[in-house]
Amino acid sequence: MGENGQSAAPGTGKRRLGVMGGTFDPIHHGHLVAASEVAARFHLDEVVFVPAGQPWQKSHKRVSPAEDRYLMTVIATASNPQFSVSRIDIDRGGKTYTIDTLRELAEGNPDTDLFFITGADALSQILSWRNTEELFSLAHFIGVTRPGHALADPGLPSGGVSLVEVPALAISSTDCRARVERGDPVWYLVPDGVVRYISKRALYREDPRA
Ligand SMILES: Nc1ncnc2c1ncn2[C@@H]1O[C@H](COP(=O)(O)OP(=O)(O)OP(=O)(O)O)[C@@H](O)[C@H]1O
Ligand SMILES: O=C(O)c1ccc[n+]([C@@H]2O[C@H](COP(=O)([O-])O)[C@@H](O)[C@H]2O)c1
Repeated sequence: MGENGQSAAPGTGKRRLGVMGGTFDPIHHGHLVAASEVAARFHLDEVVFVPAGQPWQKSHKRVSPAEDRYLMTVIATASNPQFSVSRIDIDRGGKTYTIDTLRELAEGNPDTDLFFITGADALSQILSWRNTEELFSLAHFIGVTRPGHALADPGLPSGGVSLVEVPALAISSTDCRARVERGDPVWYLVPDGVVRYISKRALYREDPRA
């Protein structure tokens, strides 16, 4: 692996699996573009999206049911043969720690290099995550640019992180939820099927009957 974490010769050696963890409440095009760009740049064979079960650092916020977030992630990724979705963080139960995600993925995927994809905001918090020492030994971390956030190595072990510029999409799940609540459109911020799912399930409405 080169100093960027990119392989010198794609198609040789171990399988390369990208891991895109998130709350995905809802999944939006910022997530999808980041995963697609990293997949291309790092010659990944696949990117697995892993919706968090209980995002413990968001416990002060209202988070939609895991099944809704999981189904929106499936809908959003279904058309891309390189993308898949894993239920592991949801089915494990309890608070979600990436150390558990990566241990489980490493165990279930022998002969595979793992690449964990995070936005600049999440990367800046990474030293507050559980068990960081082992975390960085299980995967190569890829921090991607995100409008409004500075992208920097927060102090990972040498060679543990690559910083990558991706097309800038100033989209956040927080803004998508606020838009739905106000009655503003989320078309083209999230995939069409996700717009329809939000409407069908009356997600993000103050009063679901309104
Ligand atoms: N527009 C974006 N561009 C690049 N990366 C992003 C973008 N939006 C989210 N990410 C990254 O995707 C991962 C999952 O994000 P998450 O599901 O928390 O979405 P979010 O938009 O940050 O949600 P919220 O607004 O509710 O905090 C995180 O690593 C985050 O930094
Ligand atoms: O492992 C941890 O302690 C930890 C703390 C906060 C966030 N994470 C993971 O980081 C990813 C993005 O989280 P979030 O909260 O920004 O959606 C998601 O996969 C989370 O499970 C992980």
